[in-house]
Amino acid sequence: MAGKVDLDGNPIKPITICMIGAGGFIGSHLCEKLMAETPHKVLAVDVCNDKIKHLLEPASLAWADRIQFHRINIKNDSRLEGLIKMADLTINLAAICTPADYNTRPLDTIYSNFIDALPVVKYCSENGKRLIHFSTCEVYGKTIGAFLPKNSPLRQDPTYYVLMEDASPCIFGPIEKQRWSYACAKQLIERLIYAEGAENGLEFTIVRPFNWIGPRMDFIPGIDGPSEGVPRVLACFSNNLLRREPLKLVDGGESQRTFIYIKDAIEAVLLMIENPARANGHIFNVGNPNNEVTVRQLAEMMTQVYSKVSGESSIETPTIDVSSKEFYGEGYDDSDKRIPDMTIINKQLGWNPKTSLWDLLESTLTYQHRTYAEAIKQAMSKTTAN
Ligand SMILES: NC(=O)c1ccc[n+]([C@@H]2O[C@H](COP(=O)([O-])OP(=O)(O)OC[C@H]3O[C@@H](n4cnc5c(N)ncnc54)[C@H](O)[C@@H]3O)[C@@H](O)[C@H]2O)c1
Ligand SMILES: O=c1ccn([C@@H]2O[C@H](COP(=O)(O)OP(=O)(O)O[C@H]3OC[C@@H](O)[C@H](O)[C@H]3O)[C@@H](O)[C@H]2O)c(=O)[nH]1
Repeated sequence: MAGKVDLDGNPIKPITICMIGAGGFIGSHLCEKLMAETPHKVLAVDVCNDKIKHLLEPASLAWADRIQFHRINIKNDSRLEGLIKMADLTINLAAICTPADYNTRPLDTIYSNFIDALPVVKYCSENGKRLIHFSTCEVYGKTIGAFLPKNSPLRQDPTYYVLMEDASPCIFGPIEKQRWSYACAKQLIERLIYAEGAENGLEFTIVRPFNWIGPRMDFIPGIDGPSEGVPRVLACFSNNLLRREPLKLVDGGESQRTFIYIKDAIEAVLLMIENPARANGHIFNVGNPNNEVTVRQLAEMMTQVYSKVSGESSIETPTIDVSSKEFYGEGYDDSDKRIPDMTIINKQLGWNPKTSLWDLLESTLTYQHRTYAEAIKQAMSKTTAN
């Protein structure tokens, strides 16, 4: 660790980071990286710490004096400003960010992604502290290409679908499609942060993650989360595979996504943390444009990979189609395609993703099998006995 330099050859000084939402999927991987590979201190803020317990206990851990957990709900806790003042940098990850909530709990979604983030921006701005704020690729909404006729050759032209931070428009559906409550709240907080930078000199970086996936993402319904809960697609499909039931393809699984391995993405965040001069004032897409699949192809690949890592053959009907209304309820809508343009992050931070979709699914599904297969077996045998 000693003598580590930034991208411009300057020594990296140890800093204190106030990480809000540190107990979540991304937060847990970022804390792990910061503890194992850097000298920085983390004030970890969250309402729960299950996913970072292994970093907090026992007290004999090598980094024990560099991480502190603060159980705080940022909606209503006056300790937040003090923690932001103690830190050099604040990273805000806290959010409701599962699509099943956007149309069924739109008020909670808007409050979480806009109103609750406001004091964080304000405290950073007033106290002259740097902010890295987590937004989303959903701010792009739908592609321009989605509005072209189905057989238009222009649909194959990247101008109509590649998503660029400084050029692409944000295209959402009508208000009654409440799916867009999340994207719209994220867009407005981005605009507010950008304006704080322009008018009051706030030093900020905005991150737009494109479907980061890996171990510890969300929960497996009925095991470490509510039985009726609907997590994001990786956990939904993992749950189906573990229970040997068909994977559900919403509206035929035609939507396209690019998936990136969480460990590749965390490398990009660390570069932002340690290279403020290159990261401040920028909005960064963080994704893997080479890992594009339709949701149907994702389901097929996960089925194949799971068979390999579990040693179990796949079931006779591996997928079934369901309507979005049946799966998510009224007001759902979808992004058609998400390819990140990588020019800005490449130029500023020299970062590129490395891991192929097959490889990242292999390590992630190995983790899912090891972590959950036994618990699912027990839960299922209990249900059959009753
Ligand atoms: N994972 C992805 O691919 C992805 C994609 C786009 C955007 N993002 C954004 O990245 C951020 C982190 O996402 P994640 O995947 O780690 O989600 P996550 O749900 O695993 O983590 C969010 C964490 O924030 C905490 N939190 C929420 N509200 C809080 C509050 N009021 N007070 C304190 N803690 C609170 C939650 O308890 C949770 O631990 C979010 O802002 C999300 O919108 C993630
Ligand atoms: O069981 C399932 C779950 C999901 N899906 C589909 O799979 C696709 C991906 O779904 P995800 O749950 O991962 O969520 P999305 O990619 O739509 O949005 C995510 O993107 C970026 C972040 O801001 C959020 O974490 C989330 O909004 C969608 O088209 C969805 O309809 C299924 O077909 N079956």
